[in-house]
Amino acid sequence: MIGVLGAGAWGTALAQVAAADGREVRLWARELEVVASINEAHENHLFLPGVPLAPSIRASDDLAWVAEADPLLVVTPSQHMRSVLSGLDARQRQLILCCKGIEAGTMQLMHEVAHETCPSATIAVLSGPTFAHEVAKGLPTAITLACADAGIGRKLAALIARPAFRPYLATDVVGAEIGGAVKNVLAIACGVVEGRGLGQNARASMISRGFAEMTRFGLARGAHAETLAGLSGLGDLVLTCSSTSSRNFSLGVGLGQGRAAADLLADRRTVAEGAFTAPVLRAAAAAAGVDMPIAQAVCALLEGEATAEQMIDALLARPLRAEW
Ligand SMILES: NC(=O)c1ccc[n+]([C@@H]2O[C@H](COP(=O)([O-])OP(=O)(O)OC[C@H]3O[C@@H](n4cnc5c(N)ncnc54)[C@H](O)[C@@H]3O)[C@@H](O)[C@H]2O)c1
Ligand SMILES: O=P(O)(O)OC[C@H](O)CO
Repeated sequence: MIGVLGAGAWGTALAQVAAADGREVRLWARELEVVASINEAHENHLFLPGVPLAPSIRASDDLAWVAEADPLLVVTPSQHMRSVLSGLDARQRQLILCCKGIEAGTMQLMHEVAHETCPSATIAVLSGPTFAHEVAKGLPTAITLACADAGIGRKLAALIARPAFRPYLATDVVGAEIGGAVKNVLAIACGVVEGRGLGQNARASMISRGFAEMTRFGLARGAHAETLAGLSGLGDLVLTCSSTSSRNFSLGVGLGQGRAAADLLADRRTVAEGAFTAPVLRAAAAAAGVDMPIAQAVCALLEGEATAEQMIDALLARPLRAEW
């Protein structure tokens, strides 16, 4: 039996993947309306409308009941993962972390937060170019499954692999997490390019120079270059920087059109992780002595320290330098 903690779009899509072979899946939802919607209508009206869900997915707001399952896919927003995992009992279990971010305050990656809250758990990370609505419809998707213990990684990959859902193995947990967290911030920058109508050349440049930043930061934190160039890094960067299906890219489009971050973020029920990661990333990059001008510029824009026009002008005015 597989458990899923978090019934947003991605948790629901992953529950659907896990249930594709008729397996029982327990899904923890925070909202009672989501529990009712999934159990009664076999649909998540709030976070993944229009996708019929397998009847073997059963939802509950009872964390302990869902946590009887093993492994547990952890699919909360990054900033709430600690509080949700803190509610688990101390038994030994396998956690597959699926959220993409860095914790504010501690500057910890998700596996570091999970190690603190669930010291006896085995930890893996699942991350890659995966829009939830496509995965839920069964469209072909490849993803990185990273686990420091390659043997456990292989077993988990076999458990969640489906004909159209293909995990690739890695042991570099840090690299898989940094790719997923940093790409969200860079997607906001690409959205700004779109929102200001700056063209495809500018967007491709933003992706390439953003990837250089992701690589510099990742290497400084111990990630492997190959992981950053893989599905969870470059792959997800390209996806998220190219489509209004991305919440982060769409947030950037709004910012590029001159709207204020506070207005764009107010009252939204879905999560644009890049808005929370940007300030932590700026601080973490400074602490690691890594130059991340695009991430810094996104942060300045979100915090109202610069307009979108000033952000782009400042990036274009940087001194000429070697590409690598
Ligand atoms: N949506 C995608 O396509 C996708 C794909 C891959 C990874 N992710 C990642 O998955 C994670 C979850 O995103 P999502 O898209 O499933 O969510 P979502 O935006 O669809 O829904 C928001 C989620 O946040 C939860 N939430 C709100 N306040 C909370 C709190 N105080 N404590 C715990 N949970 C709270 C809600 O219950 C809901 O599950 C994020 O880190 C995201 O980056 C999303
Ligand atoms: O909608 P976004 O920007 O959170 O992106 C969703 C996924 O992370 C894409 O892989």
